[in-house]
Amino acid sequence: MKVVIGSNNPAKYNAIEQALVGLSIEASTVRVDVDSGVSNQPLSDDETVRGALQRARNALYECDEAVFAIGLEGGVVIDDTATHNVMVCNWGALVDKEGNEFIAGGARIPLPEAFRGPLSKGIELGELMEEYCQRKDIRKHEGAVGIFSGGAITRTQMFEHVCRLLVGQWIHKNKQAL
Ligand SMILES: O=P(O)(O)OP(=O)(O)OP(=O)(O)OC[C@H]1O[C@@H](n2cnc3c(O)ncnc32)[C@H](O)[C@@H]1O
Ligand SMILES: [Mg+2]
Repeated sequence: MKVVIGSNNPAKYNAIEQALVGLSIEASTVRVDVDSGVSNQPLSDDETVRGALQRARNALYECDEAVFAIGLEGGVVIDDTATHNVMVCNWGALVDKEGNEFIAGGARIPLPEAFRGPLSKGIELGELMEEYCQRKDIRKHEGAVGIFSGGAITRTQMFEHVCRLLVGQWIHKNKQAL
């Protein structure tokens, strides 16, 4: 079967491909760069979920033969009332050709307090991570999760977990239909 992935970021498509292998789903994947329909840097759980869903819907639209599409989106949550008020958040969505939609959330981890000002002014986390690490393309490799967990959980591993939750829900739904 065919599965379409709504990103060309290796940290995302590797996660999806590894989750499919891990769940023994034989699928060929297609990667498409699609619009998330939200800002480049989502600033709430809700905006991040909407970005993931929109990526999945747009990706499915791009590929007629696909059984389902997966969209993954990274965001930031800034909550001035919370004890730890700057967090990276991660969401995924799976949309199938029958029109079923599933979402799943990933791990979150606090970001440095110093990131709050620039994020609130519209600077993207990807850019702040490059500056923090003095290295390009953190978002395509270990990600903020990987950096601030000392490499214990990479962005790919975190998104793989999200994808297992998405595909698992799709399997559960299809079993019920049998
Ligand atoms: O090519 P796409 O699929 O868009 O991948 P992306 O890395 O830009 O990922 P998102 O659009 O989902 O993330 C929104 C923004 O948050 C940043 N971001 C989110 N999670 C991150 C992480 O773990 N490490 C670094 N940047 C991250 C990312 O660079 C973007 O600026
Ligand atoms: Mg992006």
